[in-house]
Amino acid sequence: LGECPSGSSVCVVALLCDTEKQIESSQLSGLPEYVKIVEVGPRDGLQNEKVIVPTDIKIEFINRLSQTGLSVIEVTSFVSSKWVPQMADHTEVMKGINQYPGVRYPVLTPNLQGFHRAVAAGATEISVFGAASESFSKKNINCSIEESMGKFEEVVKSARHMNIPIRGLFISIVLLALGLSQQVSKRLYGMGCYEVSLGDTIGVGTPGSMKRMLESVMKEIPPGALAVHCHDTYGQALANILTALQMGINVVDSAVSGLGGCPYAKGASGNVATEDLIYMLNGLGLNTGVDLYKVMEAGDFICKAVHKNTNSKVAQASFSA
Ligand SMILES: CC(C)(COP(=O)([O-])OP(=O)([O-])OC[C@H]1O[C@@H](n2cnc3c(N)ncnc32)[C@H](O)[C@@H]1OP(=O)([O-])[O-])[C@@H](O)C(=O)NCCC(=O)NCCSC(=O)C[C@@](C)(O)CC(=O)[O-]
Repeated sequence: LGECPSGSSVCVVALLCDTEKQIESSQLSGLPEYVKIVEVGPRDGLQNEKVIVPTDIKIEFINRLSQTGLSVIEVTSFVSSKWVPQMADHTEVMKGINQYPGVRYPVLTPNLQGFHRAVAAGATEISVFGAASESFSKKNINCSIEESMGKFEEVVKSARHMNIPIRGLFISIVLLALGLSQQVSKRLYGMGCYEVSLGDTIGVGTPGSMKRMLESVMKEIPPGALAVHCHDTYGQALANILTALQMGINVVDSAVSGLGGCPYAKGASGNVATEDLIYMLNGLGLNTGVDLYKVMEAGDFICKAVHKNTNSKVAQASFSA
């Protein structure tokens, strides 16, 4: 609780953060100079919205994001429309966006059917997504972990044959199942995913559990091939990301306005907001190449379109200043 009645401190804080970035970064050790942000708002962000977002709004949203300096934008998922109706327009979205030079547009493909549809729609990068819990795997993609690995192997084989890069998304329900997390991530990396994004899907992790999971996974996968994907259910996402950065990871997934959640993970709230992530990274003097204000504008656009308030603290503070 608590609020400054004058409200004027917001811009001052923003300015201080900018000018003192070098000082702050020198106070924390082990941080990378550059952090790549993978924007997952159009896919992870919108898949959980109750009202179906019109296709033209999605396309406009992605086109706006493409002009912010982001280099990777997860566009949609080629999954069953019966399971995730919000992504039923995957082909129209993929075909409708402007693909800007220097920006990559991965899409989720759980099986060969999804992969072939994605390629036909013009996708040039794909992601497979594996879970570290048998019950969640069944709920999410209707098969066991072992069966899912078989399907991913088929997808990866076809993708590699066509020189299509594959990202592996790892869905964790708690950051505590260390053995399974290590095994599933290792298999995704081993089958040819160039990067494995480690998800704290329901956002229960803390810097302590994040550190333990990363120590375990890094026994099998180098930090340069890992990313983190933190939901903010318990308000720990930025702290968890900072922990990961200090352990040598420099790729972070986030969603503009803190949109998101997995339809099959009960209680999961939104992702860490891209605006809040950029604000922290700017304050640390780390380069992202992304324009915070343009991202806030894209966030404002999609929040108005889906009639909801932003979850980004930075956008809330900036727009109310
Ligand atoms: C995987 C399936 C398709 C299996 O679903 P299934 O029912 O087991 O599939 P099936 O092979 O038995 O086929 C049944 C029907 O689905 C169709 N079908 C089969 N495959 C496809 C496809 N690729 N695209 C479109 N349609 C498909 C197929 O054609 C058939 O159609 P019908 O004959 O009944 O008309 C289903 O379970 C599904 O779509 N699940 C949705 C999973 C999903 O999108 N989850 C959310 C993303 S994961 C996430 O958000 C977490 C993450 C990654 O962000 C990490 C984090 O947050 O931490």
